[in-house]
Amino acid sequence: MRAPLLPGITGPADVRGLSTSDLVGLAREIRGFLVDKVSSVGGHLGPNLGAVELTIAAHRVFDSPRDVLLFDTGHQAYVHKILTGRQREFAGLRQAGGLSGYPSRAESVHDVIENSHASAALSYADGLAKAFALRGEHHRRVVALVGDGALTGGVAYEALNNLGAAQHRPVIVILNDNGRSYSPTVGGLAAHLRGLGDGAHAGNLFADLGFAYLGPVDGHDLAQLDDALRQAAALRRPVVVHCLTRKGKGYPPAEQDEDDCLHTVGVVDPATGRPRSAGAPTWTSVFADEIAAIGADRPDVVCLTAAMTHPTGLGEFAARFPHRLFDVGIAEQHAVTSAAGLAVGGLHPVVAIYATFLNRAMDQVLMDVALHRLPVTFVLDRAGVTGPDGPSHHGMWDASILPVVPGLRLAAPRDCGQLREQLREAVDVADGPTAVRYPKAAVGPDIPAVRRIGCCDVLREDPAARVLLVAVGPLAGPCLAAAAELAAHGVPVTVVDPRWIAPLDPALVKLACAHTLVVAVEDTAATGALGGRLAQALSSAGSDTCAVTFALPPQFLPHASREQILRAHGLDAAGIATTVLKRLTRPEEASA
Ligand SMILES: Cc1ncc(C[n+]2csc(CCOP(=O)(O)OP(=O)(O)O)c2C)c(N)n1
Ligand SMILES: CC(=O)[C@@H](O)[C@H](O)COP(=O)(O)O
Ligand SMILES: [Mg+2]
Repeated sequence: MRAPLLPGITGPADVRGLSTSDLVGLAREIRGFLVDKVSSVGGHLGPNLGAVELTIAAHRVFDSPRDVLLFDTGHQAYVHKILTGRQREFAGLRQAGGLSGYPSRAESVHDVIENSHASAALSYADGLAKAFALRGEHHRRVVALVGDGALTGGVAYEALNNLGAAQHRPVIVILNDNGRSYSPTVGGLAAHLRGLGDGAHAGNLFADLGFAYLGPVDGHDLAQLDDALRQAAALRRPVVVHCLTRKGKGYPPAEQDEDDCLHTVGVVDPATGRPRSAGAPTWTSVFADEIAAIGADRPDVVCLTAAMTHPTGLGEFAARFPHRLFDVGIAEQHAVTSAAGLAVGGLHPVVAIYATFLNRAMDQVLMDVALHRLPVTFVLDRAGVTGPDGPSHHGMWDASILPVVPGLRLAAPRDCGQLREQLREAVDVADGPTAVRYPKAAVGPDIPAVRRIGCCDVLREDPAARVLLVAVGPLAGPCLAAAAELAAHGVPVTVVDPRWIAPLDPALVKLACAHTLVVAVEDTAATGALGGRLAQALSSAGSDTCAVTFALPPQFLPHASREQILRAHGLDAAGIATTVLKRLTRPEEASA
């Protein structure tokens, strides 16, 4: 029985000295390591199992960090981390203070792209190749590992257009073609790749754009990969190495998972790949149920997804109304403007998308939808602090950006009962865009309203209160708990849920004027949040009420659990109560 090789791998050089048979053994050990570690802490399992040999071969042929290895999206960079000296840190994967789930420049000189938004690696490659050329660093090579899903994103084509024309600037594209994003990759590109994979195509998109094309290569055959990558390196021109891989390779629970090949897992039983505990209902599952019901009531409602049908909760809608669900690939910009087309055509499109990924399509929201006052509804899952996926996944920008879009109405439900209600209100709006945002969190109890004024729900009312807490979205619960704590300390507080957070509801401004201190508590970046807009409205109304935003700092927040991050920024009951007390210079100011 041969001694394990993995413990001896402390850097890429250790991989270069191994024989092919040793490498096969190393690949097997890495797969065992991935299943063991990721099943115990959660993370991206299927994608990394599929990228084992690709990553080993890339580190054998190229000399990182002299040569730059770029991982598009970065969710498949665990093997890269294992080979670059970080095996021991996987116990803390995606946890506070632990290893990031994506490349991280703070972790290693071998890491370059930290952004987990897909389809960007080729543009980085274009820029890096130009920089190396201008700096005379002709010995440095640029290698980009790109998935077939990432290649359905528009910015990738912008990069291909530039890279293919630069025959003197060699960039090596390792195309990791496993035929899937989460679900099977869609569109003409997928068909083209399959044709190339079967050798059935006369045409070749990459060759026509100016690339040398090598492939298809068995992406799990180390000898084939070694040979193809060395050929690619020797060509000294842009080249695509088309590698056919299997997502979840070597781990039957992933290989056989029909949903998404265990793309992302929580804590699971390594023997089966199944969750250790039954998941609690989530906001996504409530949306899934309600949008399917809306689909039955409203034949004009259609849904769009950017390669994330199930993660965004459109699975039931897709099953019931297959001709009204459009998966456009990882192509958010196209999704938004295609939705605009659907609206011009007389339908009411619902674009279900993670909040952070809508950032990519802001111009389309502004100019293709809002300028035309089109009835498109954006459903923003993973809004606010998400947690383990780190800074490029926190949905903390939409509530600061969308309020600047003329005519767009933005809702932030406090609980799932309100999610259902506000979603229906949104799809009933026919004269402009709407958006509904909610977190990656388990469902809590519905919070009853004392009364409704305008669009707002008063959740707790004290006639003596001079302090008004404006509880935005799911922070209503912590705000009510904080109000109870403050009342116990002799500070009466009224709590109101604005429900629709943009544009500002006049009833909220009027209620705020009746208080001396207004604190808006928000799960978003403070810049551009509701509190600031409310302060502006109060000032314009000549009110001397003090309105402040209590939200997240406009910073890139590292990964941790959602609860840990919210607590760290004082956005839990204790933190909110403390903030109010600090703002009250004199407690007697707190009551009339
Ligand atoms: C702009 C953007 N949209 C959506 C996602 C969510 N997402 C993460 S990985 C993934 C699928 C990537 O597919 P592919 O590039 O083929 O890589 P694979 O997982 O198959 O290795 C998606 C849609 C993202 N990271 N970025
Ligand atoms: C890499 C990527 O963008 C997705 O895989 C993301 O990690 C999924 O996030 P959730 O686990 O919140 O669905
Ligand atoms: Mg893929």
